[in-house]
Amino acid sequence: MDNINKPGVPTLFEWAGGMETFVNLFDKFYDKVLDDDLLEPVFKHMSDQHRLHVAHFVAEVLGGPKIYSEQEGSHFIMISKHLQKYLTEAHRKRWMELLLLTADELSLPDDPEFRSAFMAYLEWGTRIAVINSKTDEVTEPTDVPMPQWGWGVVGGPYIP
Ligand code: HEM
Repeated sequence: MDNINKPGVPTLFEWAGGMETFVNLFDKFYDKVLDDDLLEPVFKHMSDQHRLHVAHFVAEVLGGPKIYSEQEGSHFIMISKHLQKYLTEAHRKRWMELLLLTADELSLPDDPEFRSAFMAYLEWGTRIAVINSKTDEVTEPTDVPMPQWGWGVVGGPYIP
């Protein structure tokens, strides 16, 4: 985390609005997922805690508190949840489309810097999920660290 987040610069988590934003985002997002013909069959067996776990996972990656990795799972467990789900590019694209639609509906920050960093993580994470879904074992060690995402090439928050 420290090698990604610079002192005095808000994390992506903070810039987005903190935990309430992520809990709300994934709550509304999974409502849409369950209403979607393509994604509903993929997610119909998810637990009631699924949306909260994903919110905590993404929040932690973006610089938020370590709730997912310390209380709910680990990166290894997250990867293992995707094994043998045989996700397609069509599933991934719809997942992205619905998540970005929800982000707009909830008025997440839409400045170029935030959205570029947020999109970069989502593109990476969803593509990794699709790759992992086509295998039946996790090749990473059980203590593989959580991914960490910062502002990246754009280098900092939007300053008007
Ligand atoms: C950044 C991208 C993603 C992240 C951070 C993520 C995160 C997670 C996490 C944390 C879990 C475990 C939830 C729990 O503990 O209940 C999970 C499970 C799962 N994810 Fe993802 N995921 C991502 C992308 C995707 C995509 C693109 C799909 C499919 C279109 C997908 C399908 C699933 C499925 C099917 C499960 C298991 C659901 C069940 O328990 O029945 N994920 N994901």
